Amino acid sequence: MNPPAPFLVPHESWEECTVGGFRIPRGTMLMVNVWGIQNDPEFWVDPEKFMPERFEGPGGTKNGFKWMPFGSGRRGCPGKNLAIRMESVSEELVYMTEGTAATMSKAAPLMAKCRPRAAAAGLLSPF
Ligand code: HEM
Repeated sequence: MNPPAPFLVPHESWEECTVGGFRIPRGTMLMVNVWGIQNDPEFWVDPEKFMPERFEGPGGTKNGFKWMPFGSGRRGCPGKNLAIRMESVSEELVYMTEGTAATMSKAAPLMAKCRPRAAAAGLLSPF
C-alpha cells in the first residue's frame, strides 16, 4: 500500500502507557512507521497489490483490519473529506512508482479532479 508519507506526523504520549508490550514514558515522541504497517505481509494479503475490496470487510486482511488509511481519533487526517472526493481524470490505471522525497511522492505526477459525491451533490446550494 502507498501511504502519503512513510511516517505519521509525530505524536507525544501525555501519560505513561504500554504499546505492544513496550513501556512508553509520559512525554515520549512517538513515530509511527505507517509504510511498514501497511506493507507488512503478516497483516495484509499481498500488500503491494491494488485491492480496494480488502477494505470492505475482513476478507483481504489476516486480522480483520478495515478501512483506516486516514488514521483515527483527534489526530486523524483533517483532509479526509477532501481526499475521498478525488477521482482520476482517466480510466487508465494509476502509475504508482514512487519518486524520492520525504513524503511518498510519485515518479509521475498524478492528475486528479474533485467531484462531489452523488449523495452530497443533491445537498449543494444553488447559490
Ligand atoms: C489520500 C490522501 C490522504 C491520506 C491517505 C492521508 C492520511 C493521513 C494520515 C494517516 C494522517 C495521520 C493520522 C494520525 O496520526 O493518526 C494524516 C494527518 C494529516 N493530514 Fe492527511 N491524508 C491524506 C490527504 C490529506 C489532505 C488532502 C490534507 C489537507 C488538505 C491532509 C492534511 C493532514 C494534516 C494537516 C494532518 C495532521 C493532523 C494532526 O496531526 O493533527 N491530508 N493524514
